[in-house]
Amino acid sequence: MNIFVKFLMVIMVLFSGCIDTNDNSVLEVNSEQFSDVLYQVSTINALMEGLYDGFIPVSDLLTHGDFGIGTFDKLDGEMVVLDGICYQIKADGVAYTVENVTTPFAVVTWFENDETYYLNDMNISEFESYFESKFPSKNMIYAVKLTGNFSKIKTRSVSPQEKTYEKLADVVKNQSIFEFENVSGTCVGFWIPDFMSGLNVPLYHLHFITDDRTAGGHILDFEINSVEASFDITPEFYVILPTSEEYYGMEFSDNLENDIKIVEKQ
Ligand SMILES: CC(=O)[C@@H](C)O
Repeated sequence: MNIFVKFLMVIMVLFSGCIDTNDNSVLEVNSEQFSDVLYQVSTINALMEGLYDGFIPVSDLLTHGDFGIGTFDKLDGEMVVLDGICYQIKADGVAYTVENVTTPFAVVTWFENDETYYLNDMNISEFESYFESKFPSKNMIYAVKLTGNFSKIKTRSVSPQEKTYEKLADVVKNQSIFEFENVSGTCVGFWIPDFMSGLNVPLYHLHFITDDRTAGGHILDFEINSVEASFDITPEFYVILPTSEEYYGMEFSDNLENDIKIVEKQ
């Protein structure tokens, strides 16, 4: 083997030795930093207008996250996804585990604690402003989880609707209300920046399920006794829009932002 070839081989060995092709620390940091995707089915404005026909199976939804909220085909109850299990809290107030149903609107992610706070003796308004003050930015999406004991929680659920569907602001006028006292469980949901209004519910949108996974609903009010509150910074957003004729032809109303406030807190 001539001297030149040997020289090239030595150079190649030396050069390859200083690049650790297994060094994927940069990729790890990037993938770790941006592994959080908010996966969303449809939009809140479409739901507000009465687009209640499910089109994504819950079994598919659960491949995109282990944590989240939503509703079900025909608006049949409130959804909580926690630890990879989907619960349907129906208008009878009972939580059922489900997979072989579809959803018209849902929001899930793989929940990873970024920051955790231990909170005592707070009402919902005090919690909302305190927790917002801990967010690194108001321009970001956060998954929000509260686990612990609540002196009071007020939730709602809704009954399955028949066509011609009423708008959500009208449906909730007949919602079922559930009042819990001294209850332990988990609040599951999100904090969405204002500029995403229309796509999703701006600011907080939280659902609840009891520790024994038998009851819960869409949170209207609560008083914290003692909880562990965590948020997950979620910088990526993926939405799958309906392809139905109803959605294609939908003309969205102008006053939906006000209606969303009514629906979320009524
Ligand atoms: C998706 C929701 O939270 C409504 C149905 O309460």
